[in-house]
Amino acid sequence: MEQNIILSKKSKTANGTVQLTGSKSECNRALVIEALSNGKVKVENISDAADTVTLMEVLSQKSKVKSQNTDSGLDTQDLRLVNIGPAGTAMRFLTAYFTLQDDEVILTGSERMKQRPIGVLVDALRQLGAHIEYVEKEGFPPIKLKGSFEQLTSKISIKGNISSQYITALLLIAARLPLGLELHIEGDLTSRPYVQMTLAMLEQAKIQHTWEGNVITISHQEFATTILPVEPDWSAASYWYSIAALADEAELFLPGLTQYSLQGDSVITEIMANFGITSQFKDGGVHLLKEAKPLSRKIFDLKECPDLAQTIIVVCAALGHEATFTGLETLKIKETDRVKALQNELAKIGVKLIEKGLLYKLDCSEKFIPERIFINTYEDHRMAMAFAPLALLIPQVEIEDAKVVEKSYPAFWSDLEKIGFEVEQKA
Ligand SMILES: O=C(O)C1=C[C@@H](OP(=O)(O)O)[C@@H](O)[C@H](O)C1
Ligand SMILES: C=C(OP(=O)(O)O)C(=O)O
Repeated sequence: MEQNIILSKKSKTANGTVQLTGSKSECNRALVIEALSNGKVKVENISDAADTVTLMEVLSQKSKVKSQNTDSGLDTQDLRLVNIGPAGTAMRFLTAYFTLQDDEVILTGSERMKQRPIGVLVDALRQLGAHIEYVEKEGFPPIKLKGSFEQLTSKISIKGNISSQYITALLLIAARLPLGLELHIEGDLTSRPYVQMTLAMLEQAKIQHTWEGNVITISHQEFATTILPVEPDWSAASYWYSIAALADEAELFLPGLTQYSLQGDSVITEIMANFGITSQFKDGGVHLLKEAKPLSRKIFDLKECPDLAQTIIVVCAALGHEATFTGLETLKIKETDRVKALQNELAKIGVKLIEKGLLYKLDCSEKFIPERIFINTYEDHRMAMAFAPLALLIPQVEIEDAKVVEKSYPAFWSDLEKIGFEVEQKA
């Protein structure tokens, strides 16, 4: 049953230490690399994110099925039904991963997952020689992967502007492809830092690549024995930056975060500097300090950090800062149509997010601060977490379906409590 949460905060200050769980993005890559490495790679600091737990279970069941078959001398192939729920990266990474496995698999997910496109990745894998069929709607999960892969070519092309996750999925399996991979990215590349993260993590496992122009090449190679450490999640950290931005005073410490992160969302330090939040890297983490500062930056391009969009747009709206945003094209195919969800919820404080082609402009001319607000979350963890900091301005904030945060940050509500928010489960 869905349970809502009611938030309030007596003082307008935010002080304390918050230990964030591991990055969902880093951890999901690390787990796939581990699974492909024949025991050579180990992951350290596994994330509590539900999406990661799901992926880990699927990958470990996989090896169980294989060893059971070997033990019993069976050579029959099981048809596995794998349901990854709402986990987008798991869906995309496993599509590529199962291409290299022998058994037949039906890969499916939540109702929303069945509306999130996968055709670009399936086409690319088919170019390589994969046998994949759509079970329901052409271009969307569920899909059936038929195993018995024989590589036809190493050279394929893929559109870069829909989701970088398709590219990551291919790069993760590239070194295990008998002929390697020469991937031509057509057109614009969205979410570029996530591709860079993938290549950097592969490099940590000694998989070399070249990236020249729009072509990334990885030859057939062996993984080296190594440990892949997972840094805390910078996307999760962004909600603490937004709390600092909306508080009158803030002094927060987030242990384990580093200045030179593989996560593109660490750019939140630069973005939030515009809102008077300084980030000091010392004592093995980052200290957030708040100082009064007039807001000046008016344009934010979020193409390289789409998961920060809700955080930043809600903070601007709450502060009445009429900024313009670009790079939001991919938001419509994430956990929900995030543009529509933002428009609906911001309307509850009188703010409009106006779409003008590729530009989105905030109109705060009719902004108001109500006594209480109810936030719909659309099965999107980031809607819940981006709007929760409003409890610093609005006396009572009710958030629909509290458990939605589990996707990436299960301890979010208890961490808010530690920092002095009153968090009440609504019966
Ligand atoms: O590779 C990843 O770990 C991710 C890539 C991004 O997706 P897109 O490339 O679809 O923008 C991001 O939004 C998602 O949360 C995680
Ligand atoms: C878009 C996200 O995740 P995914 O695509 O992996 O479902 C997210 O975490 O914001």
